[in-house]
Amino acid sequence: MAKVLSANLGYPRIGEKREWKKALEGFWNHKLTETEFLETTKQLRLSYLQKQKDRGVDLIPVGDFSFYDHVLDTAVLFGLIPERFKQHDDAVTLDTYFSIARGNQNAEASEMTKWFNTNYHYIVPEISNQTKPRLTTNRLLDLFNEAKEAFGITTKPVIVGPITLLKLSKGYDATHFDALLRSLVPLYSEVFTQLAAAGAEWIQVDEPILVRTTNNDDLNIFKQVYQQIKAAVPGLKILLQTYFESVDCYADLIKLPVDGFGLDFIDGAAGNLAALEQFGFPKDKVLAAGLVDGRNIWKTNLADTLSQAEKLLTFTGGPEKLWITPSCSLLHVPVTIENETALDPLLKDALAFADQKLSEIVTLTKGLNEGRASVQPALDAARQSIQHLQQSEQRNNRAVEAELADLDKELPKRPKDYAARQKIQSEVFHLPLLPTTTIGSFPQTAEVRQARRKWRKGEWTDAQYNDFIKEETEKWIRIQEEIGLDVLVHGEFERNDMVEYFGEKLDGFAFTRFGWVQSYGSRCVKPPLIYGDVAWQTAITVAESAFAQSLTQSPVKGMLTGPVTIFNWSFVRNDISQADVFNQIALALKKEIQALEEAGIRMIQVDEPALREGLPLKEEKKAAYLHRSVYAFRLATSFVRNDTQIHTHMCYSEFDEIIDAIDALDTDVISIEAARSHGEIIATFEKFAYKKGIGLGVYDIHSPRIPSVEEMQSYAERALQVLDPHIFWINPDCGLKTRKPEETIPALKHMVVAAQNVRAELHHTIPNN
Ligand SMILES: Nc1nc2c(c(=O)[nH]1)N[C@@H](CNc1ccc(C(=O)N[C@@H](CCC(=O)N[C@@H](CCC(=O)N[C@@H](CCC(=O)O)C(=O)O)C(=O)O)C(=O)O)cc1)CN2
Ligand code: MET
Ligand SMILES: [Zn+2]
Repeated sequence: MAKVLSANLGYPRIGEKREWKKALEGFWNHKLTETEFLETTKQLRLSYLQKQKDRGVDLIPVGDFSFYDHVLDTAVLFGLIPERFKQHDDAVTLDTYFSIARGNQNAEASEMTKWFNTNYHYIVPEISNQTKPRLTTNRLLDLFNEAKEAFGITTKPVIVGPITLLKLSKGYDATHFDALLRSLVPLYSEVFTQLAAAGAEWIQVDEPILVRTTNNDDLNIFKQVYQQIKAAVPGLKILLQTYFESVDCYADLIKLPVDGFGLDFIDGAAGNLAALEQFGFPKDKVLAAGLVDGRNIWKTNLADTLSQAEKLLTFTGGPEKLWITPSCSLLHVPVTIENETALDPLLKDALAFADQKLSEIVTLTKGLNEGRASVQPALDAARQSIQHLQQSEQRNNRAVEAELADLDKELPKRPKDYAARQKIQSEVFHLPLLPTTTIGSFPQTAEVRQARRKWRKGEWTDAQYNDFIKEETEKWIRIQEEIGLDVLVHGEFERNDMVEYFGEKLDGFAFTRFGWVQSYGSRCVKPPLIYGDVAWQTAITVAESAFAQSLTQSPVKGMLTGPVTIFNWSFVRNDISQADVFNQIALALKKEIQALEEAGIRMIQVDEPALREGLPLKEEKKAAYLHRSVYAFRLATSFVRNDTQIHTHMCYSEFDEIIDAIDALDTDVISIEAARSHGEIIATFEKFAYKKGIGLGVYDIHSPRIPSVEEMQSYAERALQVLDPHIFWINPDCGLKTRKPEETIPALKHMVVAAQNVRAELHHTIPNN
C-alpha cells in the first residue's frame, strides 16, 4: 500500500554522554591509538543507526556522521585540500584531515565560520583558481555499506551539494566559479554512481544556499548541474534538501530535474506554505516536509502539525510522495531527554530532543497512514504538556511584564557622545597607545573543571570552591602583570560557559545535565532553556570582578554576556516575541551593570559574539532584527557614567552586513576576531571608516599553534594602514579558555612584544606619544 514515509535528515554525532568528543580528544592527546579511535567511533555510529531503526524511522541518513565537520568531509572527498597540508603522495590521512581543521605548528588552520544562522561552525574549504578537484575516497559508499552489512538497511546517504559547497568556499575568483563547478559535477556523479551500484535508492543533497536570496541566474546553475547529474546517474533518486528558511524562487525551483524537494515548514513556514498554495507541488516528486523543529527543544503540538501534514498531503501526488522529516538535521539539538532526571517535571514534559523528535515524526507518519484515531492519545498528551507549561507561574511574571510595558520606543542613549567620553576616559585610564588586553577567559584546565565538578557533586564546600577560584584568579592577575598587559581580566574561572553561567543565576532559565550540542570540532555547548520570564535576582559577577580589581592597580574589565548572545545561544520559548525576550534579558543585565559600577568597576565588557549569527537569512527581515539587537544592548549599557568604559566583543563573523549596527551599539571599545580569517575583515572597517575604540585580533586562539611576534606584528601593521592608532587596541581573536597555559603565556608575551614594536614604529611617525 502507498504510504507516507518518515525520514531523518541528520543525527547528532556527539553521543548521549559526549562519547564522540571524548574519543576525539583522546585520540588527539595520544590516549587512544588510531585503531582504537576508529573502532570506538564505528561503534558509536552503529549505535546511532540502531536507535533510529528502533524508533521506526523509515529513511535513515548516513554520511551525517563526521570526525569533525561535514563540510570538511565533503571538501576532502573532492580533494579540496589547501596546498600547505598536501602530502607528497596525495594521501589524505587522519592527520591531514585534523590539521586542516586545527592547524599544526607549521601551518595555520583553515578558517572556521558559522553554518548559516546556527551556533555550528564549519571549516571553510580553501579553493584556488588552480584547484583541480579529484575524488579521494568515497566515504559515503563505505558508510552506506557499513549500515547495510550491520543492519541490512538501505540508508539514504547525505552530502553537501556542489553549489552550496562552492558558495561556502573561499580563495577563488568569482570568474572561476563555473569552471570549478564543471569539474566538480562529474565527481559528484561518480560518487552517486558508486552508491547506486551498491543499492542506494535515494541521496539527500543538501543545498541550504537556496534559502538565501536567490535569482534566476542562480537557479539556472542549479538546473544545469542537476540535469547533468541526473543524466549521468539516472538510477539514483535525488532529494534536494533545504532548511533554515523558505526557499526563494519556489515556482522555478520545483521545475528542477530532481526527484524530491525538502522544505522547512518551521523556520520557513510562512514563505514555503504561501508558495505551495500559490504554485502547487509537482505530482511526480516527493515533498519532504520539515514539520518537526530541528533547532529547538519544545515538544511538537502533534495535533496541529498532523493537520498541517494532512493539508500538505493534498498537494502531493499521493501518500508515497510525502515524507515527514525534521526541519533540518538534528545536529542542532541534544540527543535525548531520557537522562535528564533533575528537570522540573512540568518543563521536562514539554521537551523533545533528537530521539523524541524522531518518535514524533514516526507518530505523525502513523497518524497519516493509519488515521488520526490511531495516534489520538499521543496527540492529546502533547497538547496537555504544552498547555501546562504555558499556564505556569514562571511564564507569567507580572513584575517583568510591567517593566517591559514601561519601555520607551526611543533608542536608549548615553549622556555624552563618543568623542566626549573618549576625552574623559583617557584622563581616567592613562592607557598607552595601542593598549593590550585579552578577551576574558583564561585556560579552563582539567584542574579548573575538576574543581567545579567536585563542588557540584558536593565533595567540595562553597568555601573550598570559592577559595580555589580566587587562587586561580590571583595567579592569572600576576601572570598578566608579568606579561605586561595593560587592561586585565579576571579570567572567568568560575564559569562553565559564558551563557550557561548567566542563565544559572537568572530567573526564567533551566538547565539540562546532558543537553550538549556540537559547536565546532569536539567542542560542545549546553544551551540553557529560557522557558519563563527572565529576571535578575542577585549579583552575578560582582564578587569575582571586585576581587580581581582589588589585586591590581591596572584596570580589570568586568565581563558579561550580552542579551542577544544569551538569546541566540539558548533554547528559547516561542510563545512571546524575540524583542520581548531580548529586553527581558537586557533589563536583567542592566541591574548587573549597575551593581558593577557601584562596586567601582570602570571598564565593563558586554560580549555579543552571536549578534551576527542571529541575523535572519532573508534580506527583508534583517533590519528589524538588528534594531531589536541594538535596542536591547543599549537598554543594558547606555545608562552608565561617562567614565565607565563599555567594551564589547564579537567573533566568527562576517561583519560587512552588521557594521552599522556595531557602530550603533555605541561602545567605547570593540574587540573582534580577525586572525582566524587571516586578516580579511580589516577591509570592512576601512570602508566604514570606523572611529571608536577597536581591537582586531592578532592571535588565532582556535589553534594550539603559538604565533610569532612577527606574525602578530604584521597583523597589527596591516590594520593600522586603515585605522587610526589612537583608537586601536591589541588583543587576541577571542577568549583563551580552550587553550593550555603553556600555549597562552608565550603567545601573549609575543603579543605584548609585537605591540611594543609597533608602538616604537609609530613614535617615529606620530609626535607627542
Ligand atoms: N554557548 C557558547 N557558544 C559558543 C561559544 C561559547 O563560548 N559558548 N564560543 C564560540 C565557540 N564555541 C565554543 C563552544 C564550546 C567551547 C567549550 O570549551 N566547550 C567545552 C564545554 C564547556 C563547559 O560547559 N564545561 C563545563 C564542564 C563540562 C564537563 O565536561 N564536565 C565533565 C567533567 C570535566 C572534567 O572533570 O574535566 C563531566 O561533567 O563529566 C564546566 O566547565 O563546568 C567543551 O566542549 O569541552 C568553546 C568554544 C561560539 N559559540
Ligand atoms: N569573554 C568571553 C571569553 O573570553 C568571550 C568569548 S566569545 C565566544 O571567553
Ligand atoms: Zn569570542
